[in-house]
Amino acid sequence: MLQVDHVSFSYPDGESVLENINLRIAKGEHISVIGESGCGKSTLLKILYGLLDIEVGEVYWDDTQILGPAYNLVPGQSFMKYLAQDLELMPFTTVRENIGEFLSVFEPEQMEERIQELMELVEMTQFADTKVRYLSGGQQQRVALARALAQEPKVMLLDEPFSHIDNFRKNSLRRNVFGYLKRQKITVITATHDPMDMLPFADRVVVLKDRFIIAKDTPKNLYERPQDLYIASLFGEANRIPINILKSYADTKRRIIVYAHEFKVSGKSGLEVVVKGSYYMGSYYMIGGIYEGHDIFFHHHQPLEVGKAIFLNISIETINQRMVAPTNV
Ligand SMILES: Nc1ncnc2c1ncn2[C@@H]1O[C@H](COP(=O)(O)OP(=O)(O)OP(=O)(O)O)[C@@H](O)[C@H]1O
Repeated sequence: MLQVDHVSFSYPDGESVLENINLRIAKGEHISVIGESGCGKSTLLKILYGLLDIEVGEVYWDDTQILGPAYNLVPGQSFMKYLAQDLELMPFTTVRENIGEFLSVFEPEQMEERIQELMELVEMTQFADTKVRYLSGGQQQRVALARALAQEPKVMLLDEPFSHIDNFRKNSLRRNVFGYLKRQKITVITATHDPMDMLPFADRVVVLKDRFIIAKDTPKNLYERPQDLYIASLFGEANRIPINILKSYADTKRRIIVYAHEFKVSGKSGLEVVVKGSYYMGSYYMIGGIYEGHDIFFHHHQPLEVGKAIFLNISIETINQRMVAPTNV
C-alpha cells in the first residue's frame, strides 16, 4: 500500500503548494489526481517518487519510507517509475534500443519478445529502428510509456501521459496502456486534466484545489454528484441552477449543478434564457445564454438566434440525483 500521511509542501522560493495531504492507495489500484492547472498535481507525483524533500508528513510504500534527495544519492525509487512531462529519452538511439535499455541482455530472445510486446502496446512497431530524435512529440511520448513499462515497476506515476498524442490514437492507447497496467496489477497514479484519462479507467479520483484535497471518490460518484462547480467543470461545461424554477421545489433556494447536455430547450416554461451565441461542436451546438445576469451553457441540436428568449428544462431524475449531492454547491 502507498500511504501518504499529513504531507505539506512549499517550494523554497514559493508559497505553500500542498497542505495536509492524506492518501491510502492499495496495490493495483488506479488513482487519478485532477484539478486546475497549477494546483499541485505534478508536485504531488514528485513527492511520491522522492524527488522533493517534504518538511511535514511522511510517505510509505509498505514499510519503505519514501525520502527526498536530501536522503538519497540518486533521487527516485527503483520499484516506481515516474513518467514526467519531459520524457527523458535517449534521442540518438532507436525506439527498440530505448525500450530495451533496462531489459536483461542475458536472455536475448525474451528481451526481443518483450520489446515487441511493448512496441505493439504503444503502437510503435513500424518505428522500431527509427532514432527517437526523428519522432514527433506524440510518438516520443508513446516510446517513453513503453520504456517505463519495460522496467516492470510496482508503482507507475504518470504525469499527463497522453497529452501529446493525437485524438485518432489516444483512445486505443489509453485502453491498451491502462488495461496492461491493470492486468499486471501495477499501482497507478495519473495526474491529468483530461476526463477521458480518468472516467473510464480510474478506481478513485483525488481532486486538488487551493493546496488541499477537496474530494476523493469513484469517477462515477464525482461525475454524477459533484459537490461544487469546480469539480463538475473538470468533467465538462457545467452550471449552477436554482431548483425553485420547478414548482415542486418552489420553497427552496438551493442550487444544483447541471451539465450543459442535461438541459432540454422548451418553448413554454422553465428557466428563461436569452441566447448570446451558438458554437458548432460536431454532434451538437453549444449555446451560450444569459439567465438573470449569469452566463449559462447548454446543448442544442441546432443554432439559436442571438437575442431570442427560450426556456430550459431539467429532468426530474437529474434534479433528484443532484439533490443528494453534498451541499457546498
Ligand atoms: N520548481 C519550482 N519552484 C517553485 N515553484 C514551483 C516549482 N514547480 C512548480 N511550482 C509552483 O507550484 C505550483 C504547483 O505546480 P505543479 O506543477 O505541481 O501544478 P500542476 O497541477 O501539475 O499544474 P499543470 O496542470 O499546469 O501541470 C504552481 O504554482 C507552480 O508555479
